[in-house]
Amino acid sequence: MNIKDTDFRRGYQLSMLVGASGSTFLIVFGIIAIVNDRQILGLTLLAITLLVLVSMFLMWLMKNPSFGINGISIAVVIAFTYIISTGGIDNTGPLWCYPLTLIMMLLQGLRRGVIALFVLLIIAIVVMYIPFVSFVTADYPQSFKVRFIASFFALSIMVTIYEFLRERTHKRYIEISNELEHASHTDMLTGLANRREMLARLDAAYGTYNRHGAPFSIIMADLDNFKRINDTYGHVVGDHLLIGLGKLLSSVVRRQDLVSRWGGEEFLIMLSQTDRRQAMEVAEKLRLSVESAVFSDENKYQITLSLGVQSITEAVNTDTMIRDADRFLYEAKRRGRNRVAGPL
Ligand SMILES: Nc1nc2c(ncn2[C@@H]2O[C@H](COP(=O)(O)OP(=O)(O)OP(=O)(O)O)[C@@H](O)[C@H]2O)c(=O)[nH]1
Repeated sequence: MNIKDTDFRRGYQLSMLVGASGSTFLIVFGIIAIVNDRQILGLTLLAITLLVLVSMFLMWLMKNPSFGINGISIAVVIAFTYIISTGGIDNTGPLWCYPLTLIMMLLQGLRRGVIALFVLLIIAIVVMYIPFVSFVTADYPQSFKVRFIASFFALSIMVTIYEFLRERTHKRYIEISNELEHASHTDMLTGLANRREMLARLDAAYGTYNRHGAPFSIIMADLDNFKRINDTYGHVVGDHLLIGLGKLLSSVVRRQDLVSRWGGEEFLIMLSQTDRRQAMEVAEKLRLSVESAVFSDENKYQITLSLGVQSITEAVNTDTMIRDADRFLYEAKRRGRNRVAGPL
């Protein structure tokens, strides 16, 4: 999961919800104001509604939430400035500044939200305390002004704390979901793809094969006499050998191939764009690399692999291909281990 994608979706949905509910409110209050002979208030509210609707339309048209977020934020600043300058009805207008604070922080997020709330606070101070601002018609008592600025400031701090915690939780949620995503298709011990990931990749390759005829092959590889290594040196050494073997196999195949840990000491390798003959060659190359490799900690260990090969061109589907590769693997074991078996 990508934080940019979730922010994009959040911005889009938030703008739609805030825009739709906000413009419904504004239309109702605008019409009520006009009916009650407050033409200027009514028309101003309807003009702000128009700005909100246009920014939502542009957001939808351009598939860009910034249009919604910034358009509605500008509408909030205009509405905020207008209602505290005029006082609204009987000087009750400033009450609407509280929900606007919340909307601003929701839309802009923490960093830009703090700046936006600071701008709103400055507007409130200028409108209430600088007497020569010409468009200010409201006349608030001194005690109201002090309490309004103080309560607005307190609310801004609460909203900032809320947004800080929300963003932190959101980031953690994205991290955890990415970790889970990664763990769900990775083998914990070797860091290779796990069986689930391999099955998904085989399915995808099979789809491409059916559409474009690009062949692919698999190699089922199994460590020889691994039980003996475990029994002699212990499971920790066995684990280190599995990790080292995974690295070695990955270094031999190409980047577009996939090495997975299929189970215990079994590895399944998918070779894309590879036919039966080429796959047999790769399997032999893997066998030789493992045979000649020396794995070491305090001691030195040498291991061998038995490998079964199958190509999709020789199988009915991916299930039978895996079954065939397994069958060839056991044929290689039966014939004495440290060898490759596959379709001739
Ligand atoms: N250390 C370690 N051992 C594992 C792991 N998974 C499976 N094994 C061991 O792999 C061994 C597999 O034993 P067997 O199935 O008898 O196969 P083998 O001894 O390799 O013999 P062949 O396959 O016939 O050559 C067992 O001892 C398992 O405990 C693992 O994650 N770590």
